[in-house]
Amino acid sequence: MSRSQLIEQIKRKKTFLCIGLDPDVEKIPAFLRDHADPVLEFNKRIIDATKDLCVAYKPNSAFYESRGIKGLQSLISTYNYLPKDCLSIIDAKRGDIGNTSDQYAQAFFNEEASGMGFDAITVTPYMGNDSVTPYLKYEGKWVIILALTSSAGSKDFQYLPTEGGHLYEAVIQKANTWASADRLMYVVGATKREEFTNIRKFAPDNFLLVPGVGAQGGSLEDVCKYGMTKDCGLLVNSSRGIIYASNGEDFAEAARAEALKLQQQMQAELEKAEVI
Ligand SMILES: O=c1ccn([C@@H]2O[C@H](COP(=O)(O)O)[C@@H](O)[C@H]2O)c(=O)[nH]1
Repeated sequence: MSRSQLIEQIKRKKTFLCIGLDPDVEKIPAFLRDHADPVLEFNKRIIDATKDLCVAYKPNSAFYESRGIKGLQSLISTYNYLPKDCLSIIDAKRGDIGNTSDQYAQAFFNEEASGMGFDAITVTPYMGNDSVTPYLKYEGKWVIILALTSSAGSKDFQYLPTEGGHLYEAVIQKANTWASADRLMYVVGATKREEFTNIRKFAPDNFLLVPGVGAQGGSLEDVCKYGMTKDCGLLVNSSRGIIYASNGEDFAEAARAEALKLQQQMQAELEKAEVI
């Protein structure tokens, strides 16, 4: 999905919600456990209940890889079930030397080879240019670079002082030389609200993937106040706050209700900023 198509979907659906598909088998409702693939069944019902309220889905690969071959099958089947009008993001946070990154890129972008052709992947910038460019060889695919994460541990490295700033700012400045805002997004945690104005100085046009609202306590209002652009420029993710809204038979309706609350707040923010 291109940048203009993404913006079109945001305006059409009046939302910039990304739903995180992080299915922990210990937490999914017990009544689904008789299905051949309970995780897939869980994801399908969440997707069916929310697809008009979001513009992106983000399976986190850890929740699938942890289950070995069965998890990989759930991930491929979930990928195949994702609606075509939503951006598909694999949250894999990969980063390695060039020839290894080539293999990761093939795993998540080359549908013919692996069964998965996600639109976007999260990548760690720590190993630099040659670890990121293999993903950019895939025309039309997005690379989402970890810039300032929502985690408390972001202080350990991301705020280290550099000449004239902090490491996370240097990451954005350097990565901007690798690709344009049509191909590059940055992860910025919703818990870092005081940094959004500053980040917009370095990344005025890039979409920001923003995890950390809901379960991690970040404020959607603040993210919009300091981070929204004329094209919206935000994909705000919620995972546990939506998918585990209930663990009963009504889990999909409860997920829809939580997603609807966020969509309505997002619509108000889009109107306030005159994006729509
Ligand atoms: O800085 C980051 C980067 C990625 N994540 C991921 O986003 C979701 C958040 O889940 P919630 O349940 O809404 O807290 C999850 O997949 C994380 O691995 C992040 O939280 N922070």
